[in-house]
Amino acid sequence: MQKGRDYFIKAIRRSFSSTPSPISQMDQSTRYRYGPALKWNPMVEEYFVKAYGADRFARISTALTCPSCYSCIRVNTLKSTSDTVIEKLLEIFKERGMCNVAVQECIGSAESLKAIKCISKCQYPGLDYVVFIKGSGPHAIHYGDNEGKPLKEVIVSRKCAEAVLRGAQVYVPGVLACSAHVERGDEVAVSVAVEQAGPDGGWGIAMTRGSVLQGSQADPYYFERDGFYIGQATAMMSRAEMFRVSEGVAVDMKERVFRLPSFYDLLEGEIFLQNLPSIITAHALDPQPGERILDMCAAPGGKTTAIASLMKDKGEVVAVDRSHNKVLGIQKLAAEMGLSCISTYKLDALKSVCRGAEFDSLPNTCSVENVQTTRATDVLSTGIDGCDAQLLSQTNFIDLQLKDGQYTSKAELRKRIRQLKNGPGRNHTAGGRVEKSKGFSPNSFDRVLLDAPCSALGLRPRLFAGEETIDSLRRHAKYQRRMFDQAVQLVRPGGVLVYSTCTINPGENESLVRYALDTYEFLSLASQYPKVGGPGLTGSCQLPDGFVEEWLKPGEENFVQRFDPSSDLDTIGFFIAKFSVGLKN
Ligand SMILES: C[S@@+](CC[C@H](N)C(=O)[O-])C[C@H]1O[C@@H](n2cnc3c(N)ncnc32)[C@H](O)[C@@H]1O
Repeated sequence: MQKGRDYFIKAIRRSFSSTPSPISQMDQSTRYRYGPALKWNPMVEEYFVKAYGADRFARISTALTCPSCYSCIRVNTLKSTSDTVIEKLLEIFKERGMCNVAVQECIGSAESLKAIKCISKCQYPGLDYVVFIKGSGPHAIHYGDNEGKPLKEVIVSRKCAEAVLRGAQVYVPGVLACSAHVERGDEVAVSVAVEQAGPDGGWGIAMTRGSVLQGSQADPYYFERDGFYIGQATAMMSRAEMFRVSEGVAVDMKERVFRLPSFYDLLEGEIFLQNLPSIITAHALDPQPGERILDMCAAPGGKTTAIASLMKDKGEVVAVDRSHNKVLGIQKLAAEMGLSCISTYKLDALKSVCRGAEFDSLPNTCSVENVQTTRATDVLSTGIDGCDAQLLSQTNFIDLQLKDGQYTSKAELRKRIRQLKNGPGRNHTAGGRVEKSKGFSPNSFDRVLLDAPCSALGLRPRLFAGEETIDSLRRHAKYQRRMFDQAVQLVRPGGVLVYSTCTINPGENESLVRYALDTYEFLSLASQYPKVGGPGLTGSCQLPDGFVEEWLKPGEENFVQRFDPSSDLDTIGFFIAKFSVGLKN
């Protein structure tokens, strides 16, 4: 494994060491810029170019590399109101001196109207629990010239950079490389290492964590980082510390290419940072207090908690996910938001339907009837379960017996140990109980949300897209159909099924709707999606005329597009379809 990696690193180095240096003459201001070009798998690129046309796809591709120019938060209406949240946010931004945020410019302003423009409630009726915080960018950053010497630099991982572009800080695990002699308080230019094509045709980061940067062309990713500078920061620790400690802010972003506020640790439980289309999805499901709702692929629980809030925490929201840890995450989020109508289960959504005899013969069947539910509010009092510190010193993990008498696999154990090591951060849970479900009776839900696993190609910012292949896109589409087959059986006649997916790929969204219409009968269908009109993976997927009905006022433009002022594109890239289920055969 290590040998293969070394070969990979050497091959990449070799391929660049002989490259003449076009950048050596380059002016510093053009060297440290943001203007990334998204890398695609060539066949996927060709497919999208056919679907959208070359120009339009180029614009989509560029727009994907930028965050939207606002942050969107959902106010937990059980705990607060939009007005209170707006007031509190203005106060916090002022206190924390978040002067690199567009909002800060407004706070100092005598015109309160200007501030209102920067933090505002969604004006659409029924969505006033959504608050927008305006950001800005892209900004040109002056990195300084360090008196003729090379600038000190830090390279971060792509995932880290994508979060930073949306307002996050750079935490220790995100740092990949750093200049020599960086001390706390030093100014550093922050750039991103994105995956590169390796000699075997795969993609990878050919860089060892902890690499020393010299500020020369021999630095790892010197050429590849051109156009990938995301801002200037102050080091919060020395270089040595960055690679020694396991947590903390490594560098504090002072000047960002995109200025959006960080919501880390802010008004926890009172607000939830969530993309607008996700909020709209819960809104489209239109859950009513007292109903029984299923959220089929629920983690991390953003839509689950939105649904529970819309129901005023009355009724039952059943949230399932196939990942144990992710289910714990949903419980934690629900508890944080004070929602008690959410029950969580670990379940493979492809096995969601449990029928009569089969159902009765299963001793541990989890259903509404006989499940020992794990209510979200229980989890706050649950400690680390089935795993104690002794496990960390074990070297032979095979068939290791846990305290609770269950055996665990090596992989599961490693996962738990990793969890212990990383600590219970916002995205980590401290362990807890998760009930397994064996499925649910047909027709047993008033509404079902299928937020299907997808390519996520609609999500931005995105700095790399090369991992998707035509085959992987096809697999998503097939997988989604199988899930839809399950979902549709669980909705009671007269109930509602909402399917949502975050993609620009018509082969995932339009073709699913085509499949659904060809296979099942529905009373009506409302959809909110970008009409691309191109060939899907399974052929053209235009919906029949008259069948698509917007649930907004007829003729109104695409909802998501309307709330995406940073872009003139209608295709980045969320799709929602709402099916009213009729009487079943
Ligand atoms: C698009 S995310 C869902 C996001 C979530 N609905 C929200 O709004 O917070 C897809 C989720 O589906 C889960 N998933 C993937 N395949 C699954 C399966 N076969 N059964 C259950 N969950 C699955 C993944 O673990 C992932 O958490």
